[in-house]
Amino acid sequence: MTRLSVNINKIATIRNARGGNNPNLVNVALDCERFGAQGITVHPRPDERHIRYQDVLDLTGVVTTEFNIEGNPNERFIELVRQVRPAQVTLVPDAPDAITSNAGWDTIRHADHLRQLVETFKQDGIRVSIFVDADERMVEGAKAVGTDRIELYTEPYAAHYFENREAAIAPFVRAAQKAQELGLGLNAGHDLSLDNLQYFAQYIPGLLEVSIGHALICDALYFGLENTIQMYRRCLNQD
Ligand SMILES: CC(=O)[C@@H](O)[C@H](O)COP(=O)(O)O
Ligand SMILES: NCC(=O)COP(=O)(O)O
Repeated sequence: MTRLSVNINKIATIRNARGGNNPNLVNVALDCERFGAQGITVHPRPDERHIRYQDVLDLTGVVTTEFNIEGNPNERFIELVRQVRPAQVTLVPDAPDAITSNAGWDTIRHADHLRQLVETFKQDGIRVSIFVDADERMVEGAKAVGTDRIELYTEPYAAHYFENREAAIAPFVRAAQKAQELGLGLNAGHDLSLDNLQYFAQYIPGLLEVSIGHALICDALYFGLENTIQMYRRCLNQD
């Protein structure tokens, strides 16, 4: 069964807009879990535009489902993750000024760096996931550096879903099959939504977790957070 990890970055965006503490991020994370989220994902970016490093510390020991911290592994990020020791860390190659994540790692070019990071986090007992494009060579490169899982960057799937969903999902099926062949755990995320999630979950083999934030929080403006989380859960459990 594919688990739903709710990314609460955009809750922090709303909170930061007024400089106060409304909505209270910790309370929303706990409510998301109560409403059916099977994980909480945060992505503290260097400019702290939404999730602040302090938020990550505040959520530690409070989140009772899987805590997944995503980000570019600069020194500050590494130190935070080693201090918090979440269930999972997802390594993302974002430039500091990127408006959002826009590519996976080149796991061949950055093999030495990634191998060192994987070793460090696994020594701390943290599961490691590496954010990659749906490219079998990058999946093989991720395996070579010793990661536990990969997370497929699904923006290209979402962008082409309405145009031709069979064609859009094809590279992701191949990448998922490669991950299975190599014994890698499989996560996915970015721009997954109520429109495209069910089809993705239906055809991607071995999908362990999806992390979803932007579309889910937008949907919650219309359907309510509890109802929305249930709607996303239903997209995942169609068997
Ligand atoms: C790695 C990934 O796809 C998500 O963490 C996404 O980058 C969300 O980041 P923003 O909420 O800053 O767009
Ligand atoms: N790893 C993907 C994630 O956490 C959320 O991405 P999005 O749903 O906000 O695009």
